[in-house]
Amino acid sequence: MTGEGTQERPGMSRRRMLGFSGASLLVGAAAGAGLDRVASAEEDDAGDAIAFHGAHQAGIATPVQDRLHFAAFDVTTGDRDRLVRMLKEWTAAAAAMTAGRPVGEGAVGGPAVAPPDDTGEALGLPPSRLTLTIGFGPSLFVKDGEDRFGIRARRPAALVDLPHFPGDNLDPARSGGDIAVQACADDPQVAVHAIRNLARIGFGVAAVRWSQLGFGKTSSTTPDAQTPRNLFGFKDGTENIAGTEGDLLDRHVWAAGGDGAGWMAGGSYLVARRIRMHIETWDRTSLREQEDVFGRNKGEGAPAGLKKERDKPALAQMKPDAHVRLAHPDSNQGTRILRRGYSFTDGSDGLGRLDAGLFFIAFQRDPRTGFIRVQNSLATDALNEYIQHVGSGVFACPPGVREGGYWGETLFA
Ligand SMILES: C=CC1=C(C)c2cc3[nH]c(cc4nc(cc5[nH]c(cc1n2)c(C)c5CCC(=O)O)C(CCC(=O)O)=C4C)c(C)c3C=C
Ligand SMILES: [Fe+2]
Repeated sequence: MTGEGTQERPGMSRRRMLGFSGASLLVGAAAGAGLDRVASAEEDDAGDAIAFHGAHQAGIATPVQDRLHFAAFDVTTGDRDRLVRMLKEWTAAAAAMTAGRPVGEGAVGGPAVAPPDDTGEALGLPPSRLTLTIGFGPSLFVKDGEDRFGIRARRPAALVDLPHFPGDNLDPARSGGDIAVQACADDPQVAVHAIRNLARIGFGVAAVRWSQLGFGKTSSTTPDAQTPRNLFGFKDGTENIAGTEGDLLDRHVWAAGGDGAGWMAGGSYLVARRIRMHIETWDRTSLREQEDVFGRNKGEGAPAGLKKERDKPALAQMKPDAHVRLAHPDSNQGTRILRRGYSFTDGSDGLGRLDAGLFFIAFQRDPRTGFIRVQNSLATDALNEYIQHVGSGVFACPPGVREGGYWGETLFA
C-alpha cells in the first residue's frame, strides 16, 4: 500500500500541449535523427508530474515541493448533489492540472463568447510537481447543529475540534473551513493557478474562507535532501517521517479501516496552524539562548552536546523546556507526526514588525494522539516566548482517487 503515492511519472507539460516549447522543438528537430533522441527529450520532462491517482493522495508522503498555496473553503450551498457535482469537477480539473494540462477546453480553446475554462496564467509552464490534496473539516459534517449534507453520522471520531491551547490567539477569519485544498508545487504560479481555478469552478457552491501562501519548505519527506532552515535560521525537519518509511507511515500517518471510519482508510488527518514568529525579538536573542530554546545547535543542527545533525538526541542533555525535548516521541508516548510546513511573510503589521512565521502542517493517523498530544506537551516550550498560534484548521483527507473516481467518493457514495 505504501510507496504508491511517492511515484513520479512523466506528464505532458502545458508547453507541449501548445506545441511551441523548447522540448517540442527538441522532439521535432530530433525526429530526423532517430527515436533515441526523441526518447531522451521525453525523459527531460520525467519527474515534472506527480501521479494524481493512487491508494493515497499525493502531497502527504510525496517529496515536498518548494511552494505552497493552501486554501480553506466554506460550502455556500445546502444542496448535496451540487456539492458532489463540484467535487467531481474539481477532481477532473485537479487530474488535468497536476499532469500539466489546462482545465477543460483550456484558456484559449473554447468558444470566444464564453469565459475560458482555464484562467491561463500557467500556460507554458511545466507541471512543476504540482500536488493537490483535499480535506474535509468538522463543519462539513455538522455546522451550527445542522447536518446540511446528510453525513453527520459519517464524521470520524478522530476529526475532533481542536481544543484551546494556552497562548492561542486564533483569528476566526484565518481558521476553520468546510473543505481545504493544499496545493504544493515548485513554481508558485502553478500552485496559485490551481487554487484559483478550483475557486472559479466552485463559484456558487464553495467560496474561499482564507488562504495562505508559503515558501521555503520547513521540513522534508526525503531524508537524503539537505534539511531546510526555518525563519529562525535553524534546520527544521531533521526528525521527520520520510516518504519511504512505509512502516512508520502505516503506523502513524495513514488511517486504517479498523480505526472507526471505513471511508477514511488510506487517508490521513491534516492539522494546519498559522504560527507567527517574532523575528525581531529573536534577532536580539543570544546564540546560546537560541540553541537552548531548540536543544540543537544552529550551524550543524546537532542535538545538544553532540556533533552531527543525525546523531541520536540525548534528551537529558537539553534544557527541560527545550522544544525538541518536549516534541520528541520519548516525551509523547511514542507519538510521530509527518510535518510538511512552509515559511510565510505577509508584509508587516503596521508596528514595524514582519508578519512572518511558520505555516505548520502535520499529517497523522489521529489528531488526538498526534498533534494534540504533542501540542499539549509544548505548553512549557521555551519557544513559546517567540511564537504565537494565530490560525488553525483540522481536516480529514480521504484516501487517494482511483481512475474514474472523484475526491470524497468514499464519503458520499
Ligand atoms: C505540535 C507540534 C509542533 C509544533 C506546533 C511545532 C512548531 C515549531 N517548530 C519549530 C522548529 C523546530 N521543530 C523541530 C522539531 C520538532 N518539532 C515538532 C513538533 C512541532 N513543532 C516535532 C515533532 C519535532 C521533532 C522532534 C524530534 O523527534 O526530535 C526542530 C528541530 C529539527 C527537526 O527535527 O525538525 C526545529 C528547529 C518552529 C520554529 C515552530 C513554530 C514556529
Ligand atoms: Fe517543531
